[in-house]
Order: sequence, then structure tokens, then C-alpha cells
Amino acid sequence: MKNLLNQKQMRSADAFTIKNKEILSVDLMESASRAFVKAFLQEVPEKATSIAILCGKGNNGGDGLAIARILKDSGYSGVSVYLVNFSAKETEEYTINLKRLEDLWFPLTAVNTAADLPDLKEKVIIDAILGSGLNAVLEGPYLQLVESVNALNRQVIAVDVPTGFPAEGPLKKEGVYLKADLVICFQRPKINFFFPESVQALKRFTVVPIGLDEEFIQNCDSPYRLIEGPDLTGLVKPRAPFSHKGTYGHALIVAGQQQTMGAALLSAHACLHAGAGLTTLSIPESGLTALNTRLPEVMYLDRADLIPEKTNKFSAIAAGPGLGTAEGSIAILQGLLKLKVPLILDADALNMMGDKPELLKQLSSGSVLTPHMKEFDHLFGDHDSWWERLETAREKALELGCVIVLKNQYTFIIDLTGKVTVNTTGNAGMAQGGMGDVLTGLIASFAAQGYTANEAACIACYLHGKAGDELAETQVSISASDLTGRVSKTLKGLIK
Ligand SMILES: NC(=O)C1=CN([C@@H]2O[C@H](COP(=O)(O)OP(=O)(O)OC[C@H]3O[C@@H](n4cnc5c(N)ncnc54)[C@H](O)[C@@H]3O)[C@@H](O)[C@H]2O)[C@@H](O)CC1
Repeated sequence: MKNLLNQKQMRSADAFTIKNKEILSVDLMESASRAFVKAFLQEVPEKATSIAILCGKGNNGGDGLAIARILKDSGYSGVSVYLVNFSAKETEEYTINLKRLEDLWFPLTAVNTAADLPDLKEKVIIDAILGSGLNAVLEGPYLQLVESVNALNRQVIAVDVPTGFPAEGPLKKEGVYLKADLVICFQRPKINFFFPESVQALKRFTVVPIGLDEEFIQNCDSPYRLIEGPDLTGLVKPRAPFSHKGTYGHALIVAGQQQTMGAALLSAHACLHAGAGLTTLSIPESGLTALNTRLPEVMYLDRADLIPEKTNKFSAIAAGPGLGTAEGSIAILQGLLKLKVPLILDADALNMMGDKPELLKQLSSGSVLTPHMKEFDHLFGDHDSWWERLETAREKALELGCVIVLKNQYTFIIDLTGKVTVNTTGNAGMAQGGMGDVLTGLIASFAAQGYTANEAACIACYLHGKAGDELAETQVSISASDLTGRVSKTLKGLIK
């Protein structure tokens, strides 16, 4: 899995690469700028497009200057450069790249105060004012300039990070950032790109390699990493010859009430399709007809049989979808906790734990909690930012000895040691009821098949989003049933 670095580590990677690959810092800037232009070409292929590049005086601005030259060399005829001279200092790489442009008689416009910014007519703006060197919130002329550029409503492509947007740390709701349609980011995405507050600064991002030393990056001690397709290829095991249903575990899902039987059926359906050898559903008796007609492969367990003698045959137990929070449901959850086995808990099981926090202490180690933001805050208290929420999730995973799957556009899977895996699969077409129930069924399925709690959560989250991404190629919206119908096919693509 790819390590995600903080900016201090990123600068060390920079320095290590310069030292060990014996390249000059300005050459690394050149390589980053070329990588930027390569990605830019895909976005703005029309070479006659007018482009304004706003350059600060640090290395982000240095990139902007190099990008101007490379764009011109690549045939872009309408490139203008605006030098944002709000700081007395400039970096050496900036100075070198400025000289290179001056030697080419490249037209340069000085912007010495925010009021100096001319009425920009260019169709596309490249933001190279401030990058990852940001050390405080924007104020003074920078703030004024950013507000003026935002008011233009032009297509903005940012170099590495939008001006004013911190790469890591809590994001303020009232933060002012230069709003980018796209960020072309160097080597690794910034951790803050994965939080919902980032919509204030960027619509999307793409990451380009710039030649930093990968071994150094992977050896950095970082609590964050990304899960990608190749990571699963070695992890997901193919079905073995001579195997039988007993080889692939037996999952139990405790879910549903009369009015929410669909949630239970969706979970069990997903569990089945992800390959569990046997799936049993514990629902109220009133749901039996629906179960037998909809999912004939799934077995039934009476609620009264949720006792050790009847449940010890299951290799994974999940509970929560559509379970309700009334007295009867609380008794079911308390009974499950008394089994003293790891549980996969979602939805109403989490709501009940939020209502009765003492239940959290009864969780067996190796359990998996799958809250979305509201469920998470109900469990662990309100948070002002996603950064803080993720910090709490890391502490709680460690304290409770469980895996926390904090669901969002980018889902965070926090393992028992507090390490975070970020899942990037999934899309807005999946924003429909029942998706969480499907995810619970998938985690239960992989846990039943013998994967560790963290592996099961990582495989399930990746697969869930990936199946959705494949469907989104031909569909606008994706129902939970559509997704379940797809997972086995998607899973096939992940196996070596
Ligand atoms: N390894 C990498 O990631 C590489 C990064 N490069 C570029 O270098 C950038 C980082 O460059 P720098 O470290 O020079 O920093 P920046 O160019 O982001 O910022 C430069 C200056 O802005 C000042 N500053 C910080 N916050 C401010 C604020 N709120 N208001 C006013 N001034 C503020 C700082 O004192 C600093 O001197 C990256 O974003 C990227 O564009 C590339 O050139 C090459 C490799």
C-alpha cells in the first residue's frame, strides 16, 4: 500500500532524492513541472487556450514559471505569467526559473499589491501562488488576491495544492482557499484532500509521479496509507481445488425488523455473493417468507437461538442493519456481546451503543465498527473537523482493540494499532439507501472466510466501491441490489 506522507516527510523525501539521485533541486522542479504539464495536456488539450499562471515567490511559484516555459515549448500560444510579489524573499529555484523566462523575453506582469491584479481575461488560470509551504491562514494581500480570483469563476488548475489550503491538520469551516477545479498534485495526495471539507478548495485531484525516491517514501513511518487494486491482488485468495462450502466459513447476520427486513436481506445477499461458504440470517419470524422467496441459499436462525451453543459454529457474526433500537433490540445486542466473540457492528447496533456507551466496553477485541459520520459522533462525541474525527477514530481503535470503518466518500479503515487505510473507490451514484447494509454483509463474508478483521474491512470497502465504479460506467445511479449483483464479478478481477 502506498504510504501517505505529511509535508515534513515530503520535504525529507525531496532532500533524500536530491542527495541520493544526485540531481539538483531545480531539476526536480523541472521534473515536477513536466509531470504537471503532461497531466494538464489531458485536461486542456486545445493549444490555443489562453492561460494565466499566477506565481508566488516560493517553489510553488518556481513550478509555475517552469510550467509557463514548458507549456510554451509544447505549443500553447496564449500563456501569460503574473508575478505575485507579496514577499521580499524568493527561493533559488524561483530565481533560476524567472531568469530562464526573462532570457526568452517571456512577457511577465508584476502584481505587487492585490489591487494590481489586472482584469484577467484568460480562460484557464494556473494557481502557483502558494503550495505546500503554507504555514498560516491567508490574510492581507494574499487573501484579497484569492478572493478576487475566486470571484472570476474561471477554470482553475492548481499546482500541487490550492493556495491557502493546508495539506494536513484541522480544516476550518470558514477557511478561504483558492477554489480549484483540479489539483495536479506531486507524488502523493495531501491527507486533507480526503476530508469532505476539501470541497471548499477543490473539486478533484490527480497525482503525478515526479521522481521522488519511492523506497524512502515507503519506509517513512506514516499512520496513513492508500489501498489500491494491486494491493488486493496478493491478498484475495482464489477458490482452492477440492474445497467445499465448509472451506469458506459460515457467517451469521443478525438484522431486520418487520418494517426493515430489506436491510437484513441486502446484507445477507451481499455476504452470499462475496463468497461465504454458508450464510445464516437471524430475523424476526415474520420475515421468513421474504427470506425463502428472495434468498433461498440463506439459512434462518431464530432470535431465541442467539446463544453460545447455537452460535459457536459461526466464523463471523455481524449485527445491526435494520435491527431497531427498542428494548428487544437492546437485549439482542447485549446477548451478542455476552458471546465474547468479535462482532461486526453497523447501523442500529452502533446507535444503541451510542445511547448506552457502557456497551462499548463489552466489545471483544478484533470487532469491526462501521459508522458513518453521525453514528461516529453519537458513539464518540461531536467533532469540529474530519481531521479531529479521524484522530479520535485512531485513539478509539487502539483503546477498544477494534477496527473502525469510518464511512464517507473516502472511507477510512483504522486498524487495531491506529493505522489508517484510505479507500478511494466509490462514487456519488452509490449514494442510495442500503449501501451500508451491503458493506456490512461483505465484511461479514470476508471475516467468515478467514481474513483478519482489518483485511476483511479493507477488501470489502475496496470491492464495494470498485463494483460501484464499474457500474457507474453505464449507470447514473446504483442500487444496493445492483451492487450486490456485481461484486462477485469485480472480485474475480482482483484475484491473481
Ligand atoms: N517534493 C515536492 O513535493 C516538490 C515540491 N515542489 C513545489 O514546492 C512547493 C513548496 O514550496 P515552498 O516550500 O517554497 O513553499 P511555497 O511556495 O508553498 O510557499 C512559499 C513561501 O510562502 C510563505 N508563506 C507560507 N504561508 C504563508 C501565508 N499564509 N501567507 C503568506 N506567505 C506564506 C512561506 O514563508 C514561504 O516562504 C510545493 O507545493 C510544490 O509546488 C516542486 O518544485 C518539486 C518537488
